[in-house]
Amino acid sequence: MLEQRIQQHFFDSADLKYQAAEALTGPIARAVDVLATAVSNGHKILICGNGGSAADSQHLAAELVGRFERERPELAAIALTTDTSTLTAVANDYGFDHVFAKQVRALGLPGDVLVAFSTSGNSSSIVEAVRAAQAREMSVLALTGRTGGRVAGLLREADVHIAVPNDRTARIQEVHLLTLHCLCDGLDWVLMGEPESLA
Ligand SMILES: O=C(CO)[C@@H](O)[C@H](O)[C@H](O)[C@H](O)COP(=O)(O)O
Ligand SMILES: [Zn+2]
Repeated sequence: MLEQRIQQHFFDSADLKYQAAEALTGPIARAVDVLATAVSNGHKILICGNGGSAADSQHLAAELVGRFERERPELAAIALTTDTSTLTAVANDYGFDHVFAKQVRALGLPGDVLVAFSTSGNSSSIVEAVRAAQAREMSVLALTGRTGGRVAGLLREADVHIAVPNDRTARIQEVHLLTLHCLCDGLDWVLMGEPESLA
């Protein structure tokens, strides 16, 4: 029955969020620390992902450049998913695997952060972006699912892996959305302190 399927989505999503709270609190707190250190030292945040994760990349950039829930100074964040001229030129001339990596090499500087969303961890465009960021001496925050796939194998000590413990792309993306809001809230808290209404 359709109604049952719909309810099951809500229950499965809610169950996973409870499980993920346990597994992801530590890595998300580390990711906030990496982001706060970078922006406090004048560095910027580059963000990439494919499909639904491209939307997540833009969502995060919007809340860092604009605002999340509180007023604060603008933070330097760029989604690498939005410039169709660059994306089509690079995909056409070099292949889709390079669409983010070339932008990372063009814009990334040591101390900047790459936030990479990939539910499988196996998308070549994301793997190449992570390699490019590491070659630029940037930190990498990888938001994946499952085991983290090929991306997990590339991460170093200073990088952060937020791996949602589930196999289903949609469920993983739902936790990625919650995670990006935790990152925004955590950054606001670290940079600005307790909100007045809660102080
Ligand atoms: O949003 C969805 C599925 O919910 C799709 O658009 C999905 O993002 C695309 O299939 C992506 O290409 C998947 O890539 P990845 O997460 O494995 O890196
Ligand atoms: Zn989707």
